[in-house]
Amino acid sequence: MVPTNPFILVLAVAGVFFVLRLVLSGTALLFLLKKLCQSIEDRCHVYQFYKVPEFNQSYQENQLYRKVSTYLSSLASIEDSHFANLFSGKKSNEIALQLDSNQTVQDIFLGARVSWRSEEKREGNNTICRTFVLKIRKEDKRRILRPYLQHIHSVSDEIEQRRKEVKLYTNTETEHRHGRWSCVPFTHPSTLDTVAMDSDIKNKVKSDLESFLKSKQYYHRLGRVWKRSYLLYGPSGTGKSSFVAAMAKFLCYDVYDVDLTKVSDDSDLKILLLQTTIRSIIVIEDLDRFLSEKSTSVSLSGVLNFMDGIFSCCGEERVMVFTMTSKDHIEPAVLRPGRIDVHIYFPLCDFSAFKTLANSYLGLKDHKLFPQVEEIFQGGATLSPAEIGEIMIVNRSSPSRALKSVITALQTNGEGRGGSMKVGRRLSENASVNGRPADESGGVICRESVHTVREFRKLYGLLRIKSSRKSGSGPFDLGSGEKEG
Ligand SMILES: Nc1ncnc2c1ncn2[C@@H]1O[C@H](COP(=O)(O)OP(=O)(O)OP(=O)(O)O)[C@@H](O)[C@H]1O
Ligand SMILES: [Mg+2]
Repeated sequence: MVPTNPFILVLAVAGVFFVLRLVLSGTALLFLLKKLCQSIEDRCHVYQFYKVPEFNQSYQENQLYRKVSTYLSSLASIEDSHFANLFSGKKSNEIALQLDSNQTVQDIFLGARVSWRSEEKREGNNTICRTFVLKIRKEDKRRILRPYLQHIHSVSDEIEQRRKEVKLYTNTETEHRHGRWSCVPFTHPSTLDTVAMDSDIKNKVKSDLESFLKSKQYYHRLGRVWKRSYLLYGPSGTGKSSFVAAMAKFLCYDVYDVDLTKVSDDSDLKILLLQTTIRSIIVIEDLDRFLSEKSTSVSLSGVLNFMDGIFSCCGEERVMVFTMTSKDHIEPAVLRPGRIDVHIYFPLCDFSAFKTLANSYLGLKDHKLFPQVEEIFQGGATLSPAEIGEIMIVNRSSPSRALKSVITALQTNGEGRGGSMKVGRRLSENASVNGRPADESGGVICRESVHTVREFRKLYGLLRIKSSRKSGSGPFDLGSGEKEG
């Protein structure tokens, strides 16, 4: 009930303001109290100061300054400083916070409180010299200084690695400014989330990649080169190339897509590999197809040397990925542990992969036709995710029509299949060409609407191969229990 008497109304409003003021001043009061306690505590300790100037005497950039700046920008406490500058990062939604001059930011490391202050000084020749000053208690210095600086190094390296733009390198016959590699920004849209695959397998691969990233000391202690190799195998159109792209995104590693048909001989392959950089994924797609051809420019031993010996001379922190449609006719020597550490099988679609695709392509989590689709899958019919994806893309305006087309395709298709012709594309075919991203489907480009798999096959000339059940084998074999197509 609002009082009608104006006098009481004014009194009530004044009362509300007074209480508000009290609460706010209480917050301000609390803040001032906290600052006071901190400054009293500071007076009870002896401090040491370390300066990190932006440039050294010969005006070269001090790397540590950049790392400290990256590290401080990542601290949550930087948001508490009175003044911080906001910068937009490389990526559109990225905002970076940077300390303003003469501002301080607190940090805690191994239980010790340290603070950084940013200072700016105008030099004689009018250049501004920026410096970070680290304030650390004398009693903590011996215990934390070195590990703290190492911590700053590793955190800022991780941030910079995540920020960097992933590039795709493809090998050419002629020399380029990157030697025999030409590169484009890597804009393949796949991520680990967009590739429909068994979630346990995906999580196992994710944790395998994460532990690889953190295991430099471990590999060195074993006297092993810090590298990891993966074999992605399965029928055409099951997501192998998409998964390689997703791995590169996850690791923020550049991708070197080796086209063996453009390699003149074994030593040429070695030169190519020597020109790759650390923190990269080196991919050889369709290795089975290459090894099955008798007359190849690169010998089997050249490939084997590439798979293991080469790393000792071209550095480490690399991931090797090979893709194959099937590993049935591959020499065991090629697949032995140490050459291939992890085998990942990419099966044709089952009902759960179908639901993942229906969700990503059609935004469907459930539908009245799902039980019918599940029944058909249980009857043994299947298609590759590429084919199902294509049918869904061309019918995306009507989810029911899309599902009916998938059902028709599965019924028409009947027993299992394995595409003989490539449905998918090489990574480099998916990348942006002259900066223009390839079509978002990445696989096959379909302009006309395709309603049944028969038209689809006619359109792409896909031949049907009966899927044969093969159990996978390998040291760390993911998903090999599946029907191999
Ligand atoms: N498991 C999957 N999840 C999501 N999309 C997929 C999957 N498999 C294939 N696709 C889609 O099908 C297209 C072709 O996939 P991709 O090129 O990765 O197949 P591939 O296994 O490399 O085929 P190929 O063996 O013929 O090279 C891609 O555009 C991708 O979007
Ligand atoms: Mg492929």
